[in-house]
Order: sequence, then C-alpha cells, then structure tokens
Amino acid sequence: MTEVVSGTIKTYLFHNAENGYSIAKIETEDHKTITVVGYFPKLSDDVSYEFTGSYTEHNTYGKQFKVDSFKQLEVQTKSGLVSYLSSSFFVGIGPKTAFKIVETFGETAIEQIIKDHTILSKIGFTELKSKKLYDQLKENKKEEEILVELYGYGLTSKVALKLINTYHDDTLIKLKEDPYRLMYEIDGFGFNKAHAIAKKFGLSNADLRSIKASIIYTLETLSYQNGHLYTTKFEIYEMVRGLLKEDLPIEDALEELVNEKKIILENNNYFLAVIYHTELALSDKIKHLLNDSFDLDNDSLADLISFVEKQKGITYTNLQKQAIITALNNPLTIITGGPGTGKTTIIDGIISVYQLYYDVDFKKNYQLALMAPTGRAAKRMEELLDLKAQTIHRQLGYNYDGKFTFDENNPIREKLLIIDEASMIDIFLAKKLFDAIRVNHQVIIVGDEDQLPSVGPGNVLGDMIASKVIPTVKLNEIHRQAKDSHIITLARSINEQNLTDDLLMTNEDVYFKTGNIPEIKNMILSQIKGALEQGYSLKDDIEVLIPMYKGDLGIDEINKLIQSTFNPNIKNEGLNYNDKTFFLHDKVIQLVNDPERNVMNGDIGLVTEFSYDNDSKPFLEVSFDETKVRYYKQDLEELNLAYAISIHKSQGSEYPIVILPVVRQYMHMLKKELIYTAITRAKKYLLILGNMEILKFASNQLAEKRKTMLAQRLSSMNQVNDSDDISPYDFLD
Ligand SMILES: Nc1ncnc2c1ncn2[C@@H]1O[C@H](COP(=O)(O)OP(=O)(O)OP(=O)(O)O)[C@@H](O)[C@H]1O
Repeated sequence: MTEVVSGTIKTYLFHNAENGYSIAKIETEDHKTITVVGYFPKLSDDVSYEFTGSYTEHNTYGKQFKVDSFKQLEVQTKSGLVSYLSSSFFVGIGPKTAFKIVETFGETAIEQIIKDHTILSKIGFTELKSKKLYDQLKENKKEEEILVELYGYGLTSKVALKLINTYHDDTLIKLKEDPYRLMYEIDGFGFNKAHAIAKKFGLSNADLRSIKASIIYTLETLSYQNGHLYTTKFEIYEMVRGLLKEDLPIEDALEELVNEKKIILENNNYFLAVIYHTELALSDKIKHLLNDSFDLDNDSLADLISFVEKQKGITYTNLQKQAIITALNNPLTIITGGPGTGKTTIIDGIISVYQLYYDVDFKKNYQLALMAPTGRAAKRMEELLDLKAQTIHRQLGYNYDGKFTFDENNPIREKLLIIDEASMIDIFLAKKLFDAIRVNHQVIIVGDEDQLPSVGPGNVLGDMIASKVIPTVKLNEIHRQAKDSHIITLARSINEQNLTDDLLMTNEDVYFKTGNIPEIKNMILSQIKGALEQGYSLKDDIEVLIPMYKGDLGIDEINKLIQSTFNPNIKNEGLNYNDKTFFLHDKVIQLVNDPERNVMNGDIGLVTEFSYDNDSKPFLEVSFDETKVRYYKQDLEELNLAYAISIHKSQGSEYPIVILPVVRQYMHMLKKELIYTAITRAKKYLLILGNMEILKFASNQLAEKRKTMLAQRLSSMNQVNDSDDISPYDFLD
C-alpha cells in the first residue's frame, strides 16, 4: 500500500554516493523516528521532505519505510525558510544571513530573488554574491522539478537519480530526444526498460528510434547471449518483428544505423560496430605478429629435447616433439588436444627446452608469462608446472576502474607467453591480450577446441585453428596413465559422436545410475556422504555440475539440498540475500570480476566467518585461495553457493569427483560440447545420474556454430587492414 511520510533527516545510516542508495532515519513532525530506505541523494537535515512508498518488515532491522519517490515540502514557515537557506544546499549563506533575507523579503523571498536577484543589494549583497545565490536557488529548484517530472513518468527514484547524475540539467531534453539512449549510456538499462520509458514519452513502435533500438538490441542479444558476431537482414527482421509485434519500416532504420556507423555492413552481414572493429583489430594484430620469425638451430633443439627427455624420464612422441619445435620456432603457435593428450606435458617441455636454449632460468629471470582465463585454471597451471601463473586479466594489470595497465602502448614485458584453456577466451579478452603483445614476443596458445566456446562473443580458438595460417599442432594420442581412464575414453567417444551402449557401463572411475528426480537427489547426497567418509573434501574435491539454475534439479535447489544436509551451521544465524542464505563454512562462488577486492568471476571460496562489524552490521568473510573478502548484505549479489555450479562456470577447473545429473528438464540446454566439457572436468571419478537415453541423445546435439569472421579474416593474410584511426574502444562506454 502506498503511503506518505514526512519529516527531516536525522542521520544517514548508509549512503552510496554513486547510485544514491540510502538508509536514513527521519524525524516526523510528531517526533517519531522512521527508518527510510531507498534511492535519494544527501538531503539537507534542515529541510522537511515528503517520502512516498510503503512500509516493509525487515528480518533483522524490523519495520522500515521503502521509498519510491520523495520531494521537498513546500517551505511554508519563516523558520523553515531560514533553515532551508542556511542549509548545505547554499554555499556561503549562514543562519544570520538567511534570517536577514527572510526578515526583509518575507515568505516569498525565493520567488522574488529568482525574479530579480539584484533586490539582494538591499541587504548588502554584492552583485557576485546575489548572482551566486540566484544560481544555486535555480539549480536546486531545477533538479527538483526534473525529479518531479521523472516521477510523473512513473520512473522510480533510483532511476531518476541515476539519470540526473548522468545528464544533470539536460536530463529531460536528452530523454525526450531519444529515450533509448538509456540503453547505451546507463548501466543496467536494457531494451525492455528503455522501451517502457519510451512509451511513456509517447514514442510508438513505428518510431524510427524504437526500431533502431530494437535492431541494436537484436544484435546485442545475438552477440552477448549466443556468441555470434554478425547476423543477416532476415534474422534482424524476424527478431525486430518479434519484439515490436508489428510490420514496420525496418529497412530505413537499418540503413540509418549503417550510415551512423553504429552497425557495420560487410558482405550482407550486419555487425555491431564495437564487435566488428574488435574482430578486425584482433585479426590485424595476429597477422602482424605472424610476420616475425625465430629461426632456431634445429639440430641443437633436437639435442636439447633428447636431453630434457632423459632429465624427465619421458619419451615424447613425434607429434609432441614437433609441438615443442614449432612453438620455439614461431612467433605464435597453437597446441590443441583433448584431455590426457599431453598439453601440459608439452608446455613443460617447451619451457625446459627454451631455458636451455637461451640459457635463462625462469625462476630467477622473469621472461615467462603463464596465463589462463580463470583463477582456478591458473592455479592448476602453477601447481603442475611449478612456476608462477596468473589470470590473463591480472597479467594485463586489470584494475578496479576497469582499465588495463598493459596494452599496445605498454606491452607485457615477458618474452615467452603461454596461455592455457584458450577455448574460454572471447574476442574482447583476446583483443586486450593481443594488444599487449609486441612483435618479438613468442606466444603459445593451448586449449581444447572441442570444449564449450567462450561465454562472451566469438570462437577465437576455433577460428584461429580453422584459419590454417597459425602453426597448429593437434595432439591426439592419449598417453599411458591417461589411457586407463574411462573418463577420457567416454569424453573422446562423446566428442567423436560415437557414444555406444558398452561405454555406459559402470567401471572403476565412471559410475552410471538411472533414476528419477527424487532418486537423483538422494544419490547426490549419498555419493557426497560416501566421498566425505573416504576423506574427500566438499570444498576442494567434489563438484556437482548442472546446466541450469532453476527447476527442482537446478543449481539453486541442489545447492540448498547439499547445504542443508552437510552444513551443520544452518542452525545458526546466516546472512541472506533474496532466497539464498549463506552460513559459516558454506562453499561459495564469486559471480563477477571484482579486481578491487582481488576476487574474480568463478573463484571458489569458503565462508570462514560470520560476524558483526563495529556498526553492528552483519557480514561474511570468505577465504579464497589468494585472499579473504568481506561481504555485507549488499555485496551478496556477487556470491552464490557452490556445492553445485553451472557447467559454464566449471570451465578451466578440474575436480577429483564430478557428479553430473542428466535429466529431461535440462534437455534444451544439453549439447555435445556441454556434456564433453562437464565430463572432462572429472579427474578421478565421474558419476552420471539420471536418464542415459537423454545422455545419448544430447551427445549428438551440436551447439549452433557461431557466426564469426576471424578465420576468414586471418586467412586473407596479405591484407592487413589499416583502420588505425578507429579503435574498437571508441565504441565502448
Ligand atoms: N610422451 C609421453 N609419454 C608418457 N606419458 C605421457 C606422455 N605425454 C603425456 N604423458 C602423460 O599423460 C598424462 C596426460 O598428459 P597431460 O596432463 O600433459 O595432458 P593434458 O592434455 O594437459 O590433459 P588435461 O587437459 O586433462 O590436463 C600425464 O600423466 C602425462 O604424464
């Protein structure tokens, strides 16, 4: 129920200057104290405000008033006016001066000053001082008028403040000009929200601005959700009609967007400008690097390889030797292959031979940069190779303001760069990475091209291989220890779309069990219990991999099930956010990059403390591998339970035990690449629970091929594009 409360601000318990989110105590005229929560700026404590909203009951803090909008109460009394004029809104006016103004001009002082500020000379104001007060009064009134008008369009105070903070006095002009600018210029605004506001401003679906926005949205959806870099006119038409539900002059809008260079048309394909220029620049940079050459003495390389083989007690296959030689002789090399084909072994070989050839010691001399897209993959690399490895973001000096320290103007210093798990790299990260690489660096890209492509747009690894212009070694032989692994055999047969019934028999390391949903839930619990009894840890060794969040066998549900069964702390107090509650000792996953706090998307940690700070605010402390991070309630959006995680989030990580439910409700998500990726996460034991017919069916469903041009661009080797004047980042932000 919408209600109105009015009063003056007593204290702010919390205020976020960026978005205006505030928790404050107000005192009403009848001296009651009410906690108000919502989006409003720092308000003057001398002025009365009227808040519109509703009362809510907060678990910990009790009754609060949730603010939808607010306005300053008309200043009626003389004393109110004195307070207002001497408030922090007006610089240089103290209570004495304010009193003088009100005494002289009465209750209509403000209106009179706005009409003619020179009247202030009567009380000794200089021209400069009276103009200043006039400006501040106008400014103050204006902001309020804009807010009131925005509320009138049904915008919440959160949105209204965000707009005012961005566009200031021009807010209404800018919005009326094109309400869809919100989509491009304000974080958190998608097409649907902007479209709803556009309607309130009276724009019809047939308005060119609406059609243009829906075309951009169509391309964004295809890129950021499906990974495609371009699409056809036909698809744009279909999707725009689906969005606006009318037959509209799409052609004109599309042409305008192309003329405005917001969309690039190339060979009948339509690209978002930022994506087009990113891909083009990436391809040019790769071509540029490929021009370099490193002609090594191959006889001495062969000797060194033999020496390393003896040293390590290993005999490399011919293909593996070829991989080492190729990597050392070329500016850019790709080494690809499935699990157990020796990718890590070869990275180790390359590093050893390189050190001998150039007589350097990577432990003492920082000439090697080992990188992976995720923290966990980097950590695994570090453990296996016994050398420092870090995420690509960290290597590039990604910092809290979203900028990278290393770029084309300040390239990475190390000379040999090895990047593992490269299938996870999207075009934006690839562009950033290659920007920071200079000619005479040597780059080795390692990955399994059959895994899921990157979450972001593009198919960088696949395209680089398909271009056939980058020296590539495809390792395909499964090696000794790995040969006995049924996990690897199963993965390979799925990858080759050759999954036969005899492969679905339980053996030493793969366990298949059919069952319905309640049975699967019980099996998950009993398998975890068994593993814990054998000394495995829930945090480090066991992961349930699931393709979707919702549903009774979705990630959220399974997380709650495992939490309630295995975390005894659920009896104690926890910190909740939406329908999740986190307790001491919960296993959690960070969902977004947060470089300021040194924790990145996909990092897994353990809640090691639940406590209250000096202001009695509850918080959690989470221990990640490298750091401890404190989460208050408002930070919990970044966190999820991690007993079960998505298959996408599991990329780049391996776990001794993987539990993989496969049921009909996942059907629309299940594709060969997804199943292959999930299975290859298991190191020791893989438990597949559910419906094996679905597993067989899904293993033959191929993910849609991403529409990208990188392979073609790379293979047109001789034409390096000189688009120096435009950078893709001209199109960002
Ligand atoms: N030439 C070889 N001779 C004997 N064993 C080998 C050889 N090459 C690799 N191996 C062994 O095969 C196993 C798999 O190799 P490695 O871990 O390098 O593969 P990978 O491709 O990195 O696999 P994953 O992607 O699963 O980590 C390891 O135990 C490794 O020691």
